[in-house]
Amino acid sequence: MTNPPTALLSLTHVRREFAGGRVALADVSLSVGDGEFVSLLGASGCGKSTVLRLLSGLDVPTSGTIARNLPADAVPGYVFQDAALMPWASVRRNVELPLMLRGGRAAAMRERVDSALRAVGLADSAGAVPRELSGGMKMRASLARALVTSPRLWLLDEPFGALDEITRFALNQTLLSLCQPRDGGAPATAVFVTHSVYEAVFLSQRVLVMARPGRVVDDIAIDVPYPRDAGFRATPQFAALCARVSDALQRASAVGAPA
Ligand SMILES: Nc1ncnc2c1ncn2[C@@H]1O[C@H](COP(=O)(O)OP(=O)(O)OP(=O)(O)O)[C@@H](O)[C@H]1O
Repeated sequence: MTNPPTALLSLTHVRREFAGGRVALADVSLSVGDGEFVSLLGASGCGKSTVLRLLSGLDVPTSGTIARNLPADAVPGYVFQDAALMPWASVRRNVELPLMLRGGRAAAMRERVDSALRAVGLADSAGAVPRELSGGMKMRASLARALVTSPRLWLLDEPFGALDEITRFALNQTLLSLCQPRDGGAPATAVFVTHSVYEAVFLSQRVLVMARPGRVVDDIAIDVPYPRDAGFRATPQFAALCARVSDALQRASAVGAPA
């Protein structure tokens, strides 16, 4: 048996209550190991996005503790369902933005943007503006904008939820390759929110199933080595894991569901 990876992030008995007493997270404890790919799966309103915001440092818990084993200035690569590109700016300018904000050198910036665009398959669209791109291409640009800072931690909130299945499969594959070790370094860590059982199983090493009000009710290991490709989706092992996760999701969704 292999040792669990060192925890990069952890939440211990975290509660997040909003004004008016709305409980987004009742009691969440979880940890994400360095280099792990973990998905959060659960019915709408069970607190998945709230967990991501807490992990990013954009929000603070009402009670409980959060530990981040990251340098204080480490910025996560945050990717949302809405690609949130600047509509007037080219793909290149959009992807360059995080580097501009950090005051990078022009030549070095160009190199990093070119490399990020190549990694997501958008090298030929650098001069296009967002209205000229398909939904999948916009999401590729959004991934490149996060990738350009070489994030050690990716926080992804249903990034592919609005895409058709073929595009989603292609982007799943791209995302896995982006998280793989670069230049002999360590793999990136990813926390991925999704409503799709198939996507969670395909991408993750662990699927955390959440129930309302905000808590983790299952922690399912997807013990299949990377790299994974389309062939994995066609295996009996994939089907069995999807059935297991789907069953856990159904049980979790039945708890705390509105009458
Ligand atoms: N800023 C806020 N103020 C008040 N309530 C909030 C706020 N943010 C989230 N909530 C509530 O907290 C609960 C959890 O929300 P959250 O967005 O984390 O759920 P989710 O699992 O990501 O949902 P979905 O799958 O629909 O995106 C919901 O009931 C939501 O209405």
